[in-house]
Amino acid sequence: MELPEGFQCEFEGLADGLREAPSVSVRCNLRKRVGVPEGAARVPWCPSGFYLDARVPFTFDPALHQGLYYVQDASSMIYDYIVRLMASDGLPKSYLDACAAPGGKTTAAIDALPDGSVVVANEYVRARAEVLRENIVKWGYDRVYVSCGDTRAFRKLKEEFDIVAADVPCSGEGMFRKDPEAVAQWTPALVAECALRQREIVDNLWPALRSGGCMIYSTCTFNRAENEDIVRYIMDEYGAEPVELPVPDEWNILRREGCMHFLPGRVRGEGLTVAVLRKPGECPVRGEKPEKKRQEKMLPAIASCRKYLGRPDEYAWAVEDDTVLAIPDRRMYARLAKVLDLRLKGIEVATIKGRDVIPAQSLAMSCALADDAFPSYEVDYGTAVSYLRREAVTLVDAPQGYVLLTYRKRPLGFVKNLGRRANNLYPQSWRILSTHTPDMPPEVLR
Ligand SMILES: C[S@@+](CC[C@H](N)C(=O)[O-])C[C@H]1O[C@@H](n2cnc3c(N)ncnc32)[C@H](O)[C@@H]1O
Repeated sequence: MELPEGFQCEFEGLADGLREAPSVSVRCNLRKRVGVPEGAARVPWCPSGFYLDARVPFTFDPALHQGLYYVQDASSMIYDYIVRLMASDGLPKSYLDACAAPGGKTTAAIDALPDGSVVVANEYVRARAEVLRENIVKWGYDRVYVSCGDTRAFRKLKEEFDIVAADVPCSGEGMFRKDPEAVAQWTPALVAECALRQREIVDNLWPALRSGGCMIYSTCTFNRAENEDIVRYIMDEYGAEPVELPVPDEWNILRREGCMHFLPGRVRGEGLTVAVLRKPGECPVRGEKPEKKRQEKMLPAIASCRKYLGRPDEYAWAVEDDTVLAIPDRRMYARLAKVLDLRLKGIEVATIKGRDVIPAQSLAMSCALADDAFPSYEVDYGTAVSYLRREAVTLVDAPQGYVLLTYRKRPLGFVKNLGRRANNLYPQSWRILSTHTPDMPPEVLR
């Protein structure tokens, strides 16, 4: 790989590291109680992350579509470590990931946050917000909002979040060895342009961070202008205090002026730079009155859907655009709905079509789905892949009506069983497009 003209390696050995082959790693879904396979080489800073010997055709692994693991570069898994440290008091947190698509760092944070935490995952680019939504739904945590829009909107959500993650768009030097486009697009002018945008994003997000709370700032680039200089800017402009995290020497992470650098060649992962900054002041005691139990309009569709969730009283229930929603944290929802374009509000439980209440894929994927809410039917590998392609499936000796298909005893999605055939309810836009089916599943989790 040729490095771009004008690119200066600021770190010894980095140019050689960028010529090495990238590693392949995945992170297990802890909220779905998935463990790392025995004998796998673990990512040092993330107990649920492990390395694979080579890339596999992940698309053909039902476990990926069931949200049981996420394919993620090992360096990015440091979010698990950072968020875990910040949430070590065990109290639920409000967490904003402002540049979230496709969702790798959001899903890592979700697993590291205490139960009851509320997460807002925002993405600026529309098409990417759809992918983010899909990945968040598959991950199955019930207390996530997905929004799409400019970070300016967060200026209006003053002091709302305990933790704000800004994994900002950058010049992508850390992607050079994985993505030839990153090499082709890199210029010194791009670095300057990104640095300006990064300041703007930080300016937009800082008001939304609660006093005493922390911002995680990260880029997948190495240069000072987009890292140390931005960290210095946040300290000078907002009086932020850099937080030095305890990091064992053997992780080989390089520290420089408030930033932690993951450098290919030194660590087994891609290029990433990350800093944590604390907003001065104490967290104000929230003067909130305890949430009053409101009398919700108990529409028949809501009444029939409540039993699908293990703890239905934890949500505000609503019907919007014929979708039955179980919305987490009513107070937060009221604030978010005023300023954000929300694409996901907790769990989409079902859609109403005439007199039919059709269970949604978001319900199938949710960790909050009640056991025995639906009759289930175990399918083999070939049928699971057909289902994920949205082909018709045939069930033998299954009850008529809505049935939850499972693969290896984990939810895959719903069908409506009509007897001779079953209507496939898998979302059209999520379907696997390839017509090829390997004989065997790629065994990532075994
Ligand atoms: C580094 S990527 C985020 C990766 C993500 N956090 C993950 O780990 O999966 C940065 C994201 O910022 C988005 N973005 C682009 N322009 C932006 C802007 N002006 N403001 C905020 N985000 C922007 C990009 O579309 C991209 O999804």
